[in-house]
Order: sequence, then C-alpha cells, then structure tokens
Amino acid sequence: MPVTTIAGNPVETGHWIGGKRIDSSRRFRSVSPVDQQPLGEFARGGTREADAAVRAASEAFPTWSRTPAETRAELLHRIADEVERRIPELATVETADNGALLRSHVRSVMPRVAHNFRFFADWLTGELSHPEFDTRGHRNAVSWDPSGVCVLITPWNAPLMLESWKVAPALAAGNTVVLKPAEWSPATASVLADITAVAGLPDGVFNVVQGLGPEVGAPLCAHPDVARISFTGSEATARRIAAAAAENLTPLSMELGGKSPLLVFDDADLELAVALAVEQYDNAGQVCLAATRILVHSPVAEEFTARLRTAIGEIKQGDPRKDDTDVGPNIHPDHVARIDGFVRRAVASGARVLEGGGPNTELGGTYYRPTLLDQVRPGAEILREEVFGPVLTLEVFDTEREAVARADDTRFGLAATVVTSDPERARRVSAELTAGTVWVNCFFVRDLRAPFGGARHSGIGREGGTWSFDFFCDVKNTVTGPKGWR
Ligand SMILES: NC(=O)C1=CN([C@@H]2O[C@H](COP(=O)(O)OP(=O)(O)OC[C@H]3O[C@@H](n4cnc5c(N)ncnc54)[C@H](O)[C@@H]3O)[C@@H](O)[C@H]2O)C=CC1
Ligand SMILES: O=C(O)/C=C/C=C(\O)C(=O)O
Repeated sequence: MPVTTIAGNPVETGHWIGGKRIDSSRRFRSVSPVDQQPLGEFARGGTREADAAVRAASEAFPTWSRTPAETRAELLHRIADEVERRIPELATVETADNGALLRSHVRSVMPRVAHNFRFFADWLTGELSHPEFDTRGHRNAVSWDPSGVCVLITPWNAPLMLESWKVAPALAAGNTVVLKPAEWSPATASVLADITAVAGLPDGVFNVVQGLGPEVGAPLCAHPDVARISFTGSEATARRIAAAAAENLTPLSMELGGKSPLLVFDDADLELAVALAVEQYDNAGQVCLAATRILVHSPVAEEFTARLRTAIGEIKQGDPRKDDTDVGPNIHPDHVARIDGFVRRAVASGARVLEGGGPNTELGGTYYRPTLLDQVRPGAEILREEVFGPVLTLEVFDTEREAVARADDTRFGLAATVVTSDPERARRVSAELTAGTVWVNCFFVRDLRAPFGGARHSGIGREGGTWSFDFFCDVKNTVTGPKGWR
C-alpha cells in the first residue's frame, strides 16, 4: 500500500476500511502550506469507498455496541497513550500538512487530542448518568444507547483536534465511525487509523476514507445506513449535507462559522484588551471562534487603536516550524486569494487599511499579513462574511446599547468576547448577546465539560460532555411499573 514521507515520518496514503489499507485508482495531491512542497498523493475515494466503509462500520457495530463500556473506555485510554507517545510525529506531520504552529501542536493541540480521548472515556464511565426518578410509583431510568454508524466530516484548520473531539465520544458511546478528513489536511487522520490499530480497536470500528467532499463526503452523508452525521466546516457545505441527510432523516450536529465580536468598553483593562485582540490572529485567523469584529468604546478608541497597531507591528510572521513565529501561513493559495478578495472589496467600498492589507509575498504564496481595517461601511461584506484569515475590523461605538446591537448584527452566533472591569455591565451585556459561548475578560478558555456550538447559522446542536452523548446516542427512558418484577 502506498506510503508517503512527511517531514521524515512515513504516512499511509490509502483509506482505512475494516482494519485494512485500501487504495483507489485515483489520487489527490496534498501540498504543504508552509513551503508549497508536495507531501504525497492520497487515495481519492468515491461512492464505492463510502459504501465499503459504511458496510465495514455496520458489520462491526453489533459487537462493539455490546462491548462493556469499561472495555471501550480502556481502549480509548490506550489510543490516548499512543497519541501521547507520538506527539512529536503528529505535531510535525500536522504542521507540514496544515501550516499551524509547530510549538502549538507540540505543547497544546496534540496533548488536547489525547485528553479528548481520555475525557470521553472517563465521562462515559463516570459522569454519564441520570438519577432515576419516580412517577406515581413507576421508576424512570435514562440510558444512552449506541445509535449505529456515525459519519464525521471535518475541516482543515485544526484537523486531528477537531476529529478527536467527534471520534472519541462516538466510539466511547458504542458507535462505529467513518471519518472523512478535509482534503487540504488528510495526513494525521491516516496516522490516527494506525494508532487505533496499535491500541487494539477491533477492525471496522474506526474507518477513514480520504478524498474530496463532493466525491466521497456526499455519498457518505446520503447513505441510508448512517445513524448520525457530525460536521464542522462551512455554511455552504452544511446546506448540502443537510439536504442529503434529509432524505434519510439522519440526525445532524453542525459546527459552522462565526463572525464573533470583541467588545472593548471604556472601563476595560486596555493591556488585556489589546492582548485578546492580537490573539485573534492565532492560526492565521483560521479559527471559527475568532473574534474578528473589534468594537471599541469611543472614549478609549484612540488609545486602544494606537496600542493595538503597535502590538500588530510586533507580530512575527514566518515559518510555523520556528519557535519564535507568531503567525504562519494560511492553508492554500486559493484560500489566500479568497482572503485578499474580501480585503480588496472592503477597501474598494471605503475601508481603510491600518495594518497589513495584502499577502506577505516575501514568505511565499500562502502567507497573508495580519491585517486591521477601520472606517468600514456599515453592512459591508467584510463585517458579515467569515473571512477565515488574519483580518480584523475595528468599529467605534458610543453606548452600551449600540455595542450590543452592532455585536449582534450578524447571522452567526458562535462566540463573543467582552472586556470590561464592571461586573454589572459584563452580566448585562453577556445576557443580551446571542452566542454559544461568551468570554468575559478572557478568550479561548475551553473545557470539554462545557457545551460547544453556535446559535443562528453558526451551527445546529451542541457537543461536549453529556451533550456529545445526547447527540451520538439514542437516549432512552425505561419506565418500570409499580409492581416491579412480579
Ligand atoms: N471550523 C470551521 O468553522 C470552519 C469553517 N470553514 C469555513 O469554510 C470556508 C471554506 O472552507 P472549505 O474547506 O471549503 O470548507 P468545507 O465546508 O467545504 O469543508 C469541510 C469538510 O466538508 C467536506 N465536504 C465538502 N463538500 C462536501 C459535501 N458535499 N458532502 C460532504 N462533505 C463535504 C470537505 O471535504 C471537508 O472535509 C472557510 O473559508 C471558512 O469560512 C472552513 C473550515 C472550518
Ligand atoms: O479548540 C477548540 O476548542 C475549538 C476549536 C474550533 C475551531 O477552531 C473551529 O472549528 O474552527
């Protein structure tokens, strides 16, 4: 079976179906966003591979779903052990494949992958229970039953992290999985398949199909034998998946984009506010949660803007493998062209470039300068659409009411960040905002016990903790009569 070498590490390029490597007659090329070097030719699946993977997962389901929860949890811990052992390899391969910072992959992202497996294993065997309750002498007992084959469709911005976040609860709950990673970052999903085999997961419980969304993702989502679809990605793809799933009434969980606000009030700690604003350039702005619309209170607008511009000037953009790099490349030249299109159209409609404003061509075709725009026309495209790049807009507001109205003037509702030293204001504003997560005087504090997801077009449903099991399982209430077992 074909293997490619990525940053010195061998990576299988075939699908992983029923515990075997399977090739396809067609291939797609993965190219590194770091330096535009080809990384390998991956198998390009279609309907045949989608069918084969769902069949393998269906065949494995009866045994896996009846495997004791403790045994499943133990296997997930073994996957976590193996992820931890292989952090240097996983981090290096992921950075080559999607361009995010190596030091983040080593220090936080890959450890989080391992934690995700441990967390859902432990939640299954610990927290996942509901106290029994009585109805006129009848006993209600709630259980979370495995639902069947779960199709997981994932994006390229945080590949293995977002995959593990879906794979772990789906498997812990006793479901079997078909994972379709993004074609711009296929590599670590393939390594994860090897890891599950080393950990001893039975054949067919976890499957990976590689390929393009419309070719192999679409038939997976339209498959009648699929019990659940969990998707993270764009709104446009979400609509296609929802249409395909509607035919079979397959339940969906969707984590989509955002256009989140960061509100800086006149009583804010400006040093903190600037630090939080600069954080929005992390992963070159390719984070669904990023607060890309900065709204600043007029009394502090001038000072905040000056400090923010200084901080942006200090950002070091460069090779994501270097330890002192703050912002690396974007995923693909096409994506850079898309980001630049947004900025150019904003400028054409009156916006002013305060920082950045174009590709950093000295570094190559995938690097976009951290950009700050102000004087943006109300209602402009750049305030409405998810750019998914290192581009922030700056708006000034006069009153709290205006701040909330502007912050909420979006079809998204994933997250919001509020910077203020007034607890009453923090409470009022947080209560008013429409968002799945509100951070006050902080950003990106994530805990798997918390619900994660978005309001409006930012998603459907929530994952995390018991919410993940609510989605991936058939939740059952068993009611026993007052006479018990007589
Ligand atoms: N986490 C997030 O919120 C993400 C948001 N995005 C947004 O989407 C924009 C475009 O990125 P794309 O890579 O094009 O995202 P996308 O939504 O097209 O891709 C996400 C996944 O969906 C799969 N897919 C595509 N078409 C499909 C279909 N018909 N059926 C089943 N699966 C399908 C892709 O192969 C990939 O695995 C970004 O610029 C950003 O605005 C993208 C990635 C992640
Ligand atoms: O790291 C998290 O907890 C959440 C990350 C989510 C994204 O980056 C995304 O979906 O874009």
